[in-house]
This record gives sequence, C-alpha cells and structure tokens, in this order.
Amino acid sequence: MKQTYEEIEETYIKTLKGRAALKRLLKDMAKNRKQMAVLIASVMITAIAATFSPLAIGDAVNGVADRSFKVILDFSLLFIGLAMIQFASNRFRVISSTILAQGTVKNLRDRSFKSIQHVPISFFSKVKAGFLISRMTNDGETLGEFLTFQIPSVVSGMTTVILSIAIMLYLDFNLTLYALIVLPFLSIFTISLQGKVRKNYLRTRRTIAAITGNLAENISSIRSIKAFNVESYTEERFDGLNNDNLNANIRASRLSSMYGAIVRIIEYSGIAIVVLAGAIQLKAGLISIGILVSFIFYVQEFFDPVIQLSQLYNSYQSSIVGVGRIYGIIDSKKEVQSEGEINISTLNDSIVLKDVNFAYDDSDALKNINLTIKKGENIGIVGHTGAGKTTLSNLIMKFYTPQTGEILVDGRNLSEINTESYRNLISPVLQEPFLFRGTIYENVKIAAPDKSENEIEKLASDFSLKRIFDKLPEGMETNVGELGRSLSEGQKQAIAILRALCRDPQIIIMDEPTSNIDPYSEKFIFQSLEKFARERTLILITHRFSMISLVDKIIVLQDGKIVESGTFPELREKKGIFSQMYDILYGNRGESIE
Ligand SMILES: Nc1ncnc2c1ncn2[C@@H]1O[C@H](COP(=O)(O)OP(=O)(O)OP(=O)(O)O)[C@@H](O)[C@H]1O
Repeated sequence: MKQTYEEIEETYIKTLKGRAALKRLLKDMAKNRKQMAVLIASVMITAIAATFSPLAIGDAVNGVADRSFKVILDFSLLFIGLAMIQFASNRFRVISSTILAQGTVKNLRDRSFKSIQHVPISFFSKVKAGFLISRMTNDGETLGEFLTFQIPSVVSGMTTVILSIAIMLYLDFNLTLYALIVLPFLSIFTISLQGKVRKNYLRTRRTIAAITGNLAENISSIRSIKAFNVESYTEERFDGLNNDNLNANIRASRLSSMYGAIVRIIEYSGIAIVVLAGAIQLKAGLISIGILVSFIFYVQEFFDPVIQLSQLYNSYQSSIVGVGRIYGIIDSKKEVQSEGEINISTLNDSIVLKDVNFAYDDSDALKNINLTIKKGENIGIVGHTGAGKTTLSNLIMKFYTPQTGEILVDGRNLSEINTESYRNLISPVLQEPFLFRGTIYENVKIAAPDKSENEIEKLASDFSLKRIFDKLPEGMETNVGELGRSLSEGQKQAIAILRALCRDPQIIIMDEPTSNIDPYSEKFIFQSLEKFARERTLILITHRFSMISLVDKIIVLQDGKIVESGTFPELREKKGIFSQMYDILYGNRGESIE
C-alpha cells in the first residue's frame, strides 16, 4: 500500500512520544538550574502571597462584624504587604520564565538546525521543506508559550491548591470536606476527555504544518504557477488546507469551551454546597461569618488553579507533540561522518568504484559499476536523461552510500574516510547552484572564506567569468536576491563555477556546468577550464558534448550501467550509443570536436 506523507516523514523523523519527550525536555531544562530555581521560588512566593489574601479578607469581615478598628487596620496593612510581595515576585517570575522558556526554545532550534545540516541528502528528497520549517518555527513557538505561561501556572496552581486546602482544614475541617465534594467529578470528567483533546491538538498541528509546507512549495515554484496559469488551482488547494486548519481549530475550541462551561458548573455547585453547609454551621454558631467568607474565596481560589491545571493538559498536549517533533529532527539519522576515522588531505592515486550497486528506493539507479578514476585524469560521464550520471557523482561525493560494492579512495574504503576531510578535496559545480541572499562576492566567499575580493575578481577575470558579471548593474557587488532570483540561470552557473575555482580543489565534479551559458561565453570558460583541469582530477557530467574535449576518457551510462568507455576517437570509431548520441546532436557529418 502506498505510504502517506506522514508515514514517510515518520520514517525519517521519529516523533518522540509524550512522556519520553517531556522527560528529555526536563533534562535539557535542568541545565539551566539557576533560572529554574529563581522561577520556582518567585512563582511559589507569588502564589503563597495570593493564597493568604482570602484569610486576610475573612479577618477583615470579622473585624467589621465586631466593629474592631484595629483588626481592620491590621488587615489593610497585611493586604498592602501581600500585594507588594506579589508585585515584586511576579516581576522575577515573568523575567525568569521568559529567559528559561526562550533559552530552551533557542537551544532546541539550534540543535535541530545543526541536525538538518548533517542528515543525508536522501532525507531532503523525502521530507518536505515546509513541514520542517513548521516543526522548527510553529512547534518551537508553542513550546515557548507553554514554558513561559503554563509551567509557572502549574507550580503556582499546585502551591495554591495545597496551601488552600491546608488553610481550609485549619479554619474548619467539616466545611473543607464539603468544599472538596465536587473534586472527584471534576477529575473523572477531565480524564475522560484526554484522548479527544490530544487528537484535536495533533490535528491542529498537522494542518498548520501542511499550510506551511504548501506555502513553501508555492513560493519556490511561483514562476511555474504563473507560467501555467494555475493560480486558481493552487489557491483552491491552499484554501482547502486552510479550511482543514480552521475546522481543526474550531473542533479544538468547541471541545475546550464545552469543557470550560461544564467545569464552571461544577465549580459553582461546589460554591453552592459550601455556602449552604457554611450557612448551617454559621447558624449553629460553629463558625464565624469571616470563616464562611474566607471559604467562599478559597473554593474559588482553589478551583481556578484546578481548572487551569486541567486546561493546561490541552496546552501540554499541544506543546509536547511539538517538542516530540523537534526532538525527532534533532535525532534524525546523520550522514555517516566516520568521526575519528581516516582523515585525508590529498588524493594520491585514484578513486575506484568496484562492483557498485545503488538504488534510491526499490528501483536500481546504478548497476554493477566498475570504474577507475586516476589522479589527474579528466573523465566525462555521458548518457541519456535518467541514465544515472548524477547518481554516480552523488556516490563519488559521498552523498549516498552504495548498497553493495565499494568505493576506494587511494585503496581505502570511502566509508572509512572522514567525510569532511574527503569533501575538502572536491569542488562540485552542481546542476542547481544554491545561492544565499547577499552579493556575488559573498556567495563565492562561502566556499572560499580565505579569498579576498581582489583574488576572487582576478580568478573571475582569468576564467573569463567576469565578463558575465560585468553585465550586471553593480558587477560582482550585485545582490543576488533570494535564492538568486535576481540573476539569470547562466549568471548563477557562473557563480557556481567561480566558487569551485576559488576553492582550488584537487577534484572537480561538474554536472552540466555550462548548460545555461551562451555558446560565446562558454567558449571562453572552456579555454580557462582546460588550463585549470589539466592539473586536477575532473569528473564532467554532460549530455551536451561541447565540453567533451576537456576529458581524456568517456564513460557512457545507460539504465544505470556502464555500456561503453574509451577516448573520444575510440567511441566514435565504435559507432555505439555514444556515437549515436553525438550524431543526433551534431548530425552525422563525421566531424570531430577535437
Ligand atoms: N532522490 C531520488 N529518489 C528516487 N529516485 C531518484 C532520485 N534521484 C534520481 N532518481 C532516479 O534515479 C535514476 C537516475 O537518475 P539521475 O539523476 O542519476 O540521472 P541522470 O543521468 O543524471 O539524468 P539527467 O541527465 O536528467 O540529470 C532515475 O531513474 C531517477 O528517476
């Protein structure tokens, strides 16, 4: 059966389940013990000060009933004192909870960002970017709110409940039992709703992730959407997802309002019971009017945190689901980095692929590949679309690991070589060069931070790339816009080539490096690359043959297999697949590009 996106995502990002997520979160938060201690202390002081207020009010009522000015004065002073304590401790509470909450969210975001920098490339072909963004932003936000507001309210609520019960017991045992009669009903009711609440929250989180995912996809493909005139279709799809989210939120709020209303009914029943039982005791002269007034306040004081605590469950569910998702990203399986294993700084002899087989999912992309790339050799990989050229370069770049067979670098298995040290030898010029916001200089410097602007400019001139940038209004100072949207495809490719050259690599892997550059500019780049590649190992992937004379040996791939290999004249002579491809492109004029 076909997997849903959620199922696919779950295989890459394992959402940590409720209790495990909470345990880990508390462990992470415990690292910030000092703030936690300040927070707990300030919350408890605020709650204790607040809980003593009804007692003071009861005394004041007794004072009024007894017409005792001294009691009323004492009450006023006590009341002001309690208010000042609350004001001061509340300030600490707000600041420390923000530091603790936002600090935790920042730490989790940093760790998940770091994690996605190190997951294998296959992760990104399965997990949607928008969903990842949603996990790191929306889920992080929900957690932030939970920690800032809800955690203090748990501590405060528990302090209030325990202290209120203690004071009520101290004031009158029997009346306390009456006040607590409704508690079992409230607990049973709350527990019976838990499953539904959890489901609702999961639904709201999923639907918001779907919206973010759809938004990211739409923004990145806006040109195609416009070109195909499919705006109304994409609007409808977005509207559908938006509706799902609205409905999920309405369902969640219906449940929460129904819950709130029923809890209030239980609360008022509790107050009515206390008033009734209290009035009987008052009439019998067992308690004072002040005690009855204090009790009425305490029942309320005591119910508010109970309601908050039970509503907290909603928000707990929502944020714990989010935290579980964030931990899922942090824990996602990393690229084999081969830490502590062989570090290499040069390619001394060769890269050898021995009986290599590779499949992305179930379909084979490369079959039984045997290939030797000698140091300093320039090889071309050609073949029709989907033949496996990019896959082969992905394996050589160590983006993927072959399922069977091995890749040997100077005789050592690539999986034993530290990935970072190996990739430092290589400069890729990929089909889709990634550009960051910033100038052309800045984009080149990302790959070669030690190069000055003058050195970059000189390399650009030497390799005839500067003339491509000179057409831009601010030359190499031009801002490339988001993802390089202010540049032409050819200009983007020119940046990718310049980046690779600036790294001064030992191995250069080019995947259709000049496919978007005009033939005139391509000719100049070709001449420069020829000089550059002479001293280096070059792997050139192409199905255009304009650059093929850069290479010494050509490998022809078809359906994932090497079907031909040899020099250009040898392959022309053979009149096989390569020759056919060449003839289709240039006509069977028997001309050589050499
Ligand atoms: N991330 C992926 N997940 C699943 N299958 C993939 C993935 N990337 C490529 N493939 C499949 O692997 C096969 C080889 O693809 P590859 O990109 O290596 O071909 P190519 O020769 O580079 O093609 P082109 O010239 O069009 O770039 C194709 O059938 C393709 O559909």
